[in-house]
Amino acid sequence: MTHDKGPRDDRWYFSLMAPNTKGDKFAWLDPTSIYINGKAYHDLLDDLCADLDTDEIDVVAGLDAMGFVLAAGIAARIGRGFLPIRKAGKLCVDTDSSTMTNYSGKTQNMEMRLPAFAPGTRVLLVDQWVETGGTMQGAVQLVEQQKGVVAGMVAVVIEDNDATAEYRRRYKCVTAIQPGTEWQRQANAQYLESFKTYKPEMAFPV
Ligand SMILES: O=P(O)(O)OC[C@H]1O[C@H](OP(=O)(O)OP(=O)(O)O)[C@H](O)[C@@H]1O
Ligand SMILES: Nc1ncnc2[nH]cnc12
Repeated sequence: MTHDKGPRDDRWYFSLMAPNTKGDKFAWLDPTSIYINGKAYHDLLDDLCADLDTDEIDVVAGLDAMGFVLAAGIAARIGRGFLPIRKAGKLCVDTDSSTMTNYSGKTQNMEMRLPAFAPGTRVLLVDQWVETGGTMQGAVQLVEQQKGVVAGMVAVVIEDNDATAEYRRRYKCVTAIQPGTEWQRQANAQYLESFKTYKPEMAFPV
């Protein structure tokens, strides 16, 4: 996809991501502070869309819950529909389900409406963050159960580990934090230098 904003290598909005203040039972950081600020949220969406090959995507699937925020934004920008992949027990129609274990060690079921698309449909999987890759695995399974094709994966970051290395080998992965960068190194270490100067006010809408 083309874009008209010139080089997009500063990714200034990463420093708006908030550190965990609640302890081990929660994710180590909160990217949702980016979404509060219009310029940050739209620059993030622009950066993600700039690296997508839209001709290869039939529908954009968002993973419950925060994946919806990015997936719907991307779907609107690239002119595709939005398919929710939900945590179990929410959809009031027939569903397929899969089981996954995420970064918290919790095992959960995920559901997708049945049927959601015709065989061969190319589905872009979008989540907010990929840590262990467990949640993405549940989504891949749901798409493949209905004979869809995973058209790629999108997230703010995909942390580096064996499972995510396999995703990078198999699928086109588009992330705002780019592999091999200092930001990626800090994300893998689950501590950002920007936490030292982070203030919630930095993300306030202006
Ligand atoms: O790669 P994994 O280890 O599976 O972790 C990634 C998942 O964890 C987070 O969601 P979470 O379920 O915490 O919350 P949400 O409902 O707020 O999206 C994140 O948005 C991914 O969906
Ligand atoms: N939102 C998030 N932030 C950081 N690590 C995560 N792991 C899973 N979700 C995460």
